[in-house]
Amino acid sequence: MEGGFFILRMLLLPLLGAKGETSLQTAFGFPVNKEESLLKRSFTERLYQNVQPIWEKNHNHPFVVGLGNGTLERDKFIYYLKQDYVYLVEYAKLFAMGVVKAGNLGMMTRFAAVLHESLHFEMELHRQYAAEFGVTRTDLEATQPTPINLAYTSYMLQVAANGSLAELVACLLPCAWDYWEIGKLLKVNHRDTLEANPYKKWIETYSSETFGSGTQWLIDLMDQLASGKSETELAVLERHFQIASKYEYLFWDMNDKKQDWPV
Ligand SMILES: Cc1ncc(C[n+]2csc(CCO)c2C)c(N)n1
Repeated sequence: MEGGFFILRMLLLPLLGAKGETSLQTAFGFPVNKEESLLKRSFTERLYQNVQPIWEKNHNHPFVVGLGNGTLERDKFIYYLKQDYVYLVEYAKLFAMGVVKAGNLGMMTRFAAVLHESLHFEMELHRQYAAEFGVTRTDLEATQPTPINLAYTSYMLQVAANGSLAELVACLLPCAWDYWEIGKLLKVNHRDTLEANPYKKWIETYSSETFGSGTQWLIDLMDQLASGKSETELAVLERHFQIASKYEYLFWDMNDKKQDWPV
């Protein structure tokens, strides 16, 4: 059922847009020019469509493929767990900066909620896997970030410190959104072998409702913050979105190769 819907959504995507909604519903719901409403894409639909070459590369990366079919070597996963743990510590600060930069109390409350989710739900997954794979919490927390890890988080934190709230959201969105895409893709494509997959919990977490609703909120927030901006300003936001998406690729690749500082 879910798989059928997924395939249908993929086929209709060019017409309906990234979230598989709105254009037709808008034409349906409001007496507007149908052609105009079909042509009008939300900003996140534009981001989604233009980023596909990068995300496809992410989805086909051997590390991601190995998570899906369960063949990823244990030592590579442990390397990833440790790097990702310290990545998440830095990433959580972006949500905290969202709390500070939020335009109203509702937005502030949601940023605090996703911050809480990240610290207690997502990082808990890493702590559980670490315990299962014999990595202590001290080891996790003492991990030194690799050059790519440091570059990725430094980029986002620099934008968060110096840019607008819209820029901050454009930077942090690919991370949540592409993981959600990956979680759902792996779950659908490996439905039959999931039970025996050692990375099942990882797949279940990132395809979960909890995770999806937080990500959907960020997507909607991006549209809200982009509304009324000039093309020049939108291009800046899209550049952050694309750079963060490319860092996602580098992050998979770094863990797959267990890349680190030369000395
Ligand atoms: C390199 C890297 N990129 C993305 C994520 C996924 N992620 C990080 S924060 C967040 C949202 C709230 O928890 C999500 C989905 C990750 N773990 N590691």
